Amino acid sequence: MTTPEKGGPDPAKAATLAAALPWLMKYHGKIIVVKYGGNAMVDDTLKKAFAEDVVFLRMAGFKPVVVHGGGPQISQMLDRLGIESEFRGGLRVTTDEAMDVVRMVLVGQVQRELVGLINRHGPLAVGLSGEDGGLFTAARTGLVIDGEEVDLGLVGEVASVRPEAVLDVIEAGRIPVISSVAPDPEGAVHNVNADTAAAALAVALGAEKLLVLTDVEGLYENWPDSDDVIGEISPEALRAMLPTLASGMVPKMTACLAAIEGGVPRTTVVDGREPHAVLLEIFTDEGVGTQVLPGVETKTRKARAAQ
Ligand SMILES: Nc1ncnc2c1ncn2[C@@H]1O[C@H](COP(=O)(O)OP(=O)(O)O)[C@@H](O)[C@H]1O
Ligand SMILES: CC(=O)N[C@@H](CCC(=O)OP(=O)(O)O)C(=O)O
Repeated sequence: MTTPEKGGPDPAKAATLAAALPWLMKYHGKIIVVKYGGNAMVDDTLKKAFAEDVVFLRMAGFKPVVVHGGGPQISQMLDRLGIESEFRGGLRVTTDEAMDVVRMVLVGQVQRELVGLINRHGPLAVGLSGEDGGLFTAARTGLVIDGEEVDLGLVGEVASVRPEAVLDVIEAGRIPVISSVAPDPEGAVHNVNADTAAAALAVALGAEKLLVLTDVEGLYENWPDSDDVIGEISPEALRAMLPTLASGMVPKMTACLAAIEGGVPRTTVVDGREPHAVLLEIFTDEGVGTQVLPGVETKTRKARAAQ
């Protein structure tokens, strides 16, 4: 009998491929929105693996849509220009001057790079922003912290989505790559958190899944203690937990909740520092990251392992 060591067929590889069949059937022809976060996209090897995963999904017959962040890249450019970055409730206070930089970095730099990485595999990716084809309309975010209204400047929520431009790209067999800047009804361009934009788009597209890549294992139960990560949580339990969350996790988990409440059946936050995190999440049965799922009891990874 031939063995893998001798260069013959490898039964383990065949088993891995065969195990993917239920997922191939489940997501065939379905839209999967993948949010690629700025902190998980600072490493070249990870970026290449991410592009491969997205192309893999497309070639497997799924309809991937990428919404990208770029917080660290924006901060770096603002820093170079001597403009200070300030965050409140996980959102960047965005002056008119900073908005020009946000738009330039997201659309002109981060989006272009992702489009280029995907298109190394074929003419697949098409970049869009919330400004293209009237995709998003922004409404200025009104943030209240400790009972006080905070002025975030040109920061927006997604007030409405016209998904036609994205659907056109999908129908052409291509992969939309979307930047989260959007005009308000008067045309003033706003900075929209990319998690917020991804959730609004997933809802409008009727996506089967929202997958959010970040730079931690998932939602930690007792942050800043990173001892145990929540494996699954219901929308109700997540809503109760929101006031205890800090920094970037506030918009992220608020977005996951909005996606689920808007009818997206599955929303998962996964560790984008893991190469091929997208494939691992989609083609495995249990336990990468934090899943928000209606009807589940909150379980941390350790509690699940102890069962
Ligand atoms: N409960 C929590 N679990 C995990 N991370 C948390 C939690 N609370 C706050 N954080 C912080 O949120 C960060 C993720 O948000 P952010 O930096 O905006 O990610 P991204 O760039 O992927 O959008 C983590 O790196 C961590 O510092
Ligand atoms: C309003 C707001 O905070 N916008 C974000 C937009 C980019 C983003 O969301 O990037 P990540 O996904 O990498 O965090 C920002 O300016 O950083």
